[in-house]
Amino acid sequence: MAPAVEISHLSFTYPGIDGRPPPGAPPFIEDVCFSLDAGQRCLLLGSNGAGKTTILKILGGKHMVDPSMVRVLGRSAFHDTALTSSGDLCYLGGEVCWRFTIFICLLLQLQAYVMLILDIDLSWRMHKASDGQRRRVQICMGLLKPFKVLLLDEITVDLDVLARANLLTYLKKECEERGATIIYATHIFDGLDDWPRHIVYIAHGKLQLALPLEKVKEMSQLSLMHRVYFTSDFGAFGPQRTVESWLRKERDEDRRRMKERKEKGLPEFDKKVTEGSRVIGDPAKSAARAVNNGWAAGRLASTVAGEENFVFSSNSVLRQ
Ligand SMILES: Nc1ncnc2c1ncn2[C@@H]1O[C@H](COP(=O)(O)OP(=O)(O)OP(=O)(O)O)[C@@H](O)[C@H]1O
Repeated sequence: MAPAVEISHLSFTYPGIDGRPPPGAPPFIEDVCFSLDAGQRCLLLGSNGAGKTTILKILGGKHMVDPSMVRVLGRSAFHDTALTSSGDLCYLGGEVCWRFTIFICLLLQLQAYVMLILDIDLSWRMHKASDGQRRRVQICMGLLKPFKVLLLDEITVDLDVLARANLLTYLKKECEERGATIIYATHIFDGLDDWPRHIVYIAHGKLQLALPLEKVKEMSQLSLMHRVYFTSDFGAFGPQRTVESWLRKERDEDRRRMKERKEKGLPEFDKKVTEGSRVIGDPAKSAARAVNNGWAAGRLASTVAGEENFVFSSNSVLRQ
């Protein structure tokens, strides 16, 4: 049986204002490969700006890429619009479009079970609902149809502890009982010790690790014994400290690189433009990708590669 989610040598460049990748821009997402079988619960981890949202949006069919690079339920997420319209594939993330969600929710009054889990009160009024209440309604909306693949992009930030715990339990059950597949990008590790079965870690748009949780635990323990890099066991002390150590190592390497560049008299940050060629590796596919590389949602920064500029990742963290 085909995997529920299959990413194969995924490369992606955000397009410039003309809708095409800027000339010479190296891909931001580069050669990412991993796959997940039906029923998997996967945590997608990485620091701010690592590329988690970009990957989830590509998987959710929001950015166009070559169909061979991303398959969801054996189909192209972008080109096969029936995937999302049927509810089989659902991406939940970003800002809450809550006027719409509350309206629809009240209109449909469906999925009483999900509404119960999220404690949604139909007497809530949109001009009075809190951020967390709006978020609950947004999540409920996303779960109205029985999804097969669910992509969650840090949507539990506004939820209180109980709502989050209930939601995680519900999602786990959906995977176990219905064979749904979930990828969950988050920076919050409370209650996640036993939740994921698979871990994917991204840094600077590149895949660092894609392994079953058990393997990550083994690696952590091994490294702990050899006092190398991981500082704790993913299982015994929870994922937070393990992930913290990965991110710390990543940050230290970035700082070291910056220092080296400074010592050599180079600018601290890499210029992203390489002269001449037009984007991505494989020449056979590069023409298709150059045209086929999606659209950029409105951002507060120029998308022209190499511009010294402030850019925001999806969680609006200021970086240069
Ligand atoms: N529409 C866009 N146009 C150009 N560049 C973008 C666009 N969206 C994101 N980026 C770039 O891609 C990088 C990765 O962003 P992304 O939102 O995927 O990161 P993330 O891992 O989800 O971060 P966070 O944890 O902060 O949500 C950002 O640093 C930003 O530079």
